[in-house]
Amino acid sequence: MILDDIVRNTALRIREPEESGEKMTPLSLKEAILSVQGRHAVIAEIKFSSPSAGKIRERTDPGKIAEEYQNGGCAAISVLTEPDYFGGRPDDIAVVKNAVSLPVLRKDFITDLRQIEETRALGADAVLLIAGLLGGRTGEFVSAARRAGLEPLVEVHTPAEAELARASGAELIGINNRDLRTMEVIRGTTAALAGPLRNAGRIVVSMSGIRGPEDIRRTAPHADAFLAGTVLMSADDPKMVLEELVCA
Ligand SMILES: O=C(O)c1ccccc1NCC(=O)[C@H](O)[C@H](O)COP(=O)(O)O
Repeated sequence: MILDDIVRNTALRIREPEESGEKMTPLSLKEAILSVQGRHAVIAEIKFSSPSAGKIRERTDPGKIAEEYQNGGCAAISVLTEPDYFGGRPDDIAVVKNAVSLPVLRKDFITDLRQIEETRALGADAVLLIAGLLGGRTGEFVSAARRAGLEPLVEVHTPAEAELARASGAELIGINNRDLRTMEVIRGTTAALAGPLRNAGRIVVSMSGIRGPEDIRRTAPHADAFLAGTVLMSADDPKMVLEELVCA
């Protein structure tokens, strides 16, 4: 019956998109994190410079970096689009989206609701919202992101910010080990803040300061995923370093 043929062909197309020349629709960021089995879920970040590290890497095609990350087994890609301190460009989102079939998180310093619509228009799947910047408006921005079809990842660094994030309704909460005001990295921040968030059913992403597999192993009891940037962007072989983190 023709319907059986259509269903069979569709199943083949979905299972082997490369052969059919079609790209798989990526999982959501939450699904991508939760679907990782037997290894660590790592969000691999593209940033060419930063206030704490200075210039990290010559600006090159972010699509090529994203391909290396995808080949290294990351769960998703984070893209810094801020130009002045991180060497990013908003258009990097589309370049990365065209290069890989992974969820793409837009990282920038969102304080105006128009940036939510901009993030959607750029083609991102998820958007970083920093509780330390948004304060009592965090919940408003979480709702706006969802209305725009974006997954909010709310970043925190203190107990008060963790409570803001929990109350905002965000399912994904990033615990930044870096104090964004002082640049100090305290790797125990994730362990210190994760408990109440995970008890509340939130998915915790440990961010910043990951230098190698040992940092992953030490934090793994407290986090569902990890976000790493400098250790990958400064490596001669980012794919190899990423594989070490994923398999830590
Ligand atoms: O990375 C910085 O120096 C920085 C300074 C001020 C605000 C934000 C900053 N970084 C954004 C991030 O959260 C990190 O890029 C991300 O967590 C990855 O951190 P790392 O692996 O230590 O590069």
